[in-house]
Amino acid sequence: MGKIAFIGAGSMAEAIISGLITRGVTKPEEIHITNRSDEKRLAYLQNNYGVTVCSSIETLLEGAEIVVLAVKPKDVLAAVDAVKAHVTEHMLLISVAAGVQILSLEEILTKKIPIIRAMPNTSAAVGKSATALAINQYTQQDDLKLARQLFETIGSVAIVAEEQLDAVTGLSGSGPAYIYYLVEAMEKSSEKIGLDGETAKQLIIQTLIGAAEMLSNSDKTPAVLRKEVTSPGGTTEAGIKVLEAHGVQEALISCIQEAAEQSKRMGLQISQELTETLLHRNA
Ligand SMILES: NC(=O)C1=CN([C@@H]2O[C@H](COP(=O)(O)OP(=O)(O)OC[C@H]3O[C@@H](n4cnc5c(N)ncnc54)[C@H](O)[C@@H]3O)[C@@H](O)[C@H]2O)C=CC1
Ligand SMILES: O=C(O)[C@@H]1CCC=N1
Repeated sequence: MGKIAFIGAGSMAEAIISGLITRGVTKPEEIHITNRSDEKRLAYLQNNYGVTVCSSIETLLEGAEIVVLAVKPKDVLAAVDAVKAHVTEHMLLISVAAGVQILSLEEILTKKIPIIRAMPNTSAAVGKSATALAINQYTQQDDLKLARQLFETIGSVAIVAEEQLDAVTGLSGSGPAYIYYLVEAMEKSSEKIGLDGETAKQLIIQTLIGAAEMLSNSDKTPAVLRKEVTSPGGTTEAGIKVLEAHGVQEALISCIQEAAEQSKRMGLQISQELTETLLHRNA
């Protein structure tokens, strides 16, 4: 893989970089990166991963095959505005910004270039991201192949219609956080039931890995797998009754729906802000 330029150097950029370098897909120095102003953060990434830190947009983008936009949605307009003069049709722009529509990116860029919206998750750092990709009208098969290759080195890839990306964001983009939330609860409970932290941590992690592998390797549904753990009149049944009394499954469904809605709201807000900014510029 050729030169990859990252605009934004936060959690998601680091997770992707870490995954790419661990898997040896690209030489660390081929990864070029910049952020808004945090030099300490850039120095940390340079020291830990050997990536090339760029202080000028020209150096960042010159000869880049892929440009990854990894800034917060609210910063997309400023970030793309700052680089657009140096973006060419030979580059593939991949945006991981939640909610930000391809149309918004096209309107800021005013160039007919391939754009792929990606929704990975932070498990990219260990090569286990669940990523969904949506393409724009200028994306060729080779561009999609390149993006697929990039994200397959850090996990699995699904190709979806752009409209589905809000749902993907609520489900798997934010998904790791729901699992970590569950683990926080398991850790808190282990104190209450008298297990030491280290032992509990080991048991919890192995339980999660085992359950994930069962889901992945078995033909059984989650409901059947759950039933197999639940002996009549036993411990699991007693525990699940408490979850049901608290409406935990409904709460999780609402949580994912709300996250997907938030992705939609963020996208709409950015597209409205963009329309206003462009109207002002052209006035
Ligand atoms: N953190 C996550 O789990 C996931 C995040 N995303 C998306 O990835 C994007 C980045 O998220 P995080 O890495 O969590 O955010 P973050 O806040 O950790 O990092 C954002 C980075 O962008 C930089 N930045 C801001 N304005 C800039 C500009 N004008 N030019 C250059 N750099 C600029 C900041 O300095 C910072 O390095 C967001 O749009 C988010 O929706 C997508 C999937 C998962
Ligand atoms: O919380 C967020 O907005 C980002 C998008 C998906 C995961 N983190």
